[in-house]
Amino acid sequence: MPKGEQIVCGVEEYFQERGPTVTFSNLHYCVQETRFCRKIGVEKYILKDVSGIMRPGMNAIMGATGSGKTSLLDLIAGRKDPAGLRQGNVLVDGKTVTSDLRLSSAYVVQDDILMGTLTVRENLLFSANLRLNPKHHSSTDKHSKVDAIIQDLGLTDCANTKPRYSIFRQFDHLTLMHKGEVVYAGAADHALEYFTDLGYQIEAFNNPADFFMDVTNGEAKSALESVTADECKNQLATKYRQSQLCQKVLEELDHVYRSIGEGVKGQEEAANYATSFLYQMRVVCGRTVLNTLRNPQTSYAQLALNIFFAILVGLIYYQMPLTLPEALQNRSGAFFFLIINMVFGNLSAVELFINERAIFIHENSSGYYRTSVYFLSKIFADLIPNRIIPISVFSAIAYYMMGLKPAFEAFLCFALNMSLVSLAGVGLAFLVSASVSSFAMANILIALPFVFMMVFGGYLVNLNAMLNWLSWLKWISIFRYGLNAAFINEFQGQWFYSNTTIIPGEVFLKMQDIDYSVWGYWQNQVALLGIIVVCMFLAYVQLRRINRWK
Ligand SMILES: Nc1ncnc2c1ncn2[C@@H]1O[C@H](COP(=O)(O)OP(=O)(O)OP(=O)(O)O)[C@@H](O)[C@H]1O
Repeated sequence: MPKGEQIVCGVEEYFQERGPTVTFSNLHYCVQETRFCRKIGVEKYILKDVSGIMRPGMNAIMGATGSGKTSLLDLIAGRKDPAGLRQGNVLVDGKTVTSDLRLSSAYVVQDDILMGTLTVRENLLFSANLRLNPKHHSSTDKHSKVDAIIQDLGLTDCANTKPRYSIFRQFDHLTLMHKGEVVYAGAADHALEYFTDLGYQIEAFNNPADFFMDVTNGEAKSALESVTADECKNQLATKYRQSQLCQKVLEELDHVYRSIGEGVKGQEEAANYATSFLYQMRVVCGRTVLNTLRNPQTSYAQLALNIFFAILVGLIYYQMPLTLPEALQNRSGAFFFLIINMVFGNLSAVELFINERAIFIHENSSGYYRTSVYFLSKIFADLIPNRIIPISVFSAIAYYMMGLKPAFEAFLCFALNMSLVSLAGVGLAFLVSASVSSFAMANILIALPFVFMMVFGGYLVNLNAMLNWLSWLKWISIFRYGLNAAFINEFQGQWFYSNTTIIPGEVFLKMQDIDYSVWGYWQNQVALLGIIVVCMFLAYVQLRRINRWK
């Protein structure tokens, strides 16, 4: 991590040369219970008066589960909602954390939030490409940095091994936590002496790391106290605060804060990115394409599904005659089937933003890329292989097998209509996908509007005869616009025969109250386009609104 250019006089000498020093002082962080998406109930302090100094080297934080380790790290890394911070602040080398610093540092969380289809090298290179400014770092430079990191970490062999004593010995500094409070912070090799002075005795052959956990868990009792082990453990934070160790840390912090004055208390600057929009687009789209190529099942399944349904509908309605009454009945049935297939066949789009939600939140809040870049790359990577190509294949097979109007323009209009219907369904699915975090919720939310739209599509219910207060639903029905356009495209300009008469297709359109003028046709396509644009825009807004705080 580079040192800042303007280190305030007096603080400069304080911080060591070989890396940054993190100081945090008087941190009080609280959360509120959330029920039914509303924050209610009393505030619960999960960090209480936490202060410390972490210098370059191996700094370890230990404590029982729920003691506040992750919360402290999240707060230092700027991942916790600032609204919960009641008091205190975090400085790196005596300065507030800026986006520059965020870009040149890394926070590796306990959950696995890497792209599974990419190798370790590719994941690291992706991060390097977006977080290192290409003006200052050449491609070779980035590759050698990635090689160096892989070499340095070399963690593959010990990924599944337990916190051993040999690991503990590598710690320079140890922070022990209990119920959101610090119970020890100081040199790791001094910790044993500290707790022995408090009257705790380590058993023979016991590992110090396990011993410290026993102390904080209340499984070890101090020989100096006449109280229970549980009471001993609850007094640990008070004892630490009264210790010389803590007084020394507070004095050092006081020195740092007095040296830098009030100026540093300014809050975070707006997020900055190391790379331009277009550069980010190139890198993120590149990864998305690679991911699609390495995980092509969804695209293959979507194509296979479309070919299967195209052949099925083609066989059911094979070469429909122009003779009545079957000409009318079969065409109505076929179009209804087609539109349903176009809308429901794209339900898989709801997984788009749910699948990678954790990766997106992590990368976006680390300053890798803009939300718009991620949104556009996902949209293109999904729309082209999973929607546009399968729909074009579907339209060509179904149209010619069914023997619809032979004019080529009519086929093009049909294919356009099918694509718009499908994309409108996909747009709604994207909106739901960007709004919720679970598939179960997404399935419920997407099924409801689809069913309503189908009912108010004009085929299952006569729209003129239904209740007035429900009739507005027809204006947002993807089914109605799609069906109307399909009917106009097929019936206009065609003649249908019965035993005795020849009837122009326009008569049927009039009977169904469908406006078959030029605008009458195109208004359906414009409305579908409108639904697509509105849904996509709202999906983007929802993506921006995702809560990035932990
Ligand atoms: N956003 C939040 N909302 C409500 N409670 C929270 C939130 N974040 C943390 N907590 C609570 O704060 C306490 C400390 O949690 P934290 O995850 O920091 O502990 P931890 O020591 O890292 O635990 P573990 O070892 O299991 O990861 C827990 O009781 C946890 O439930």
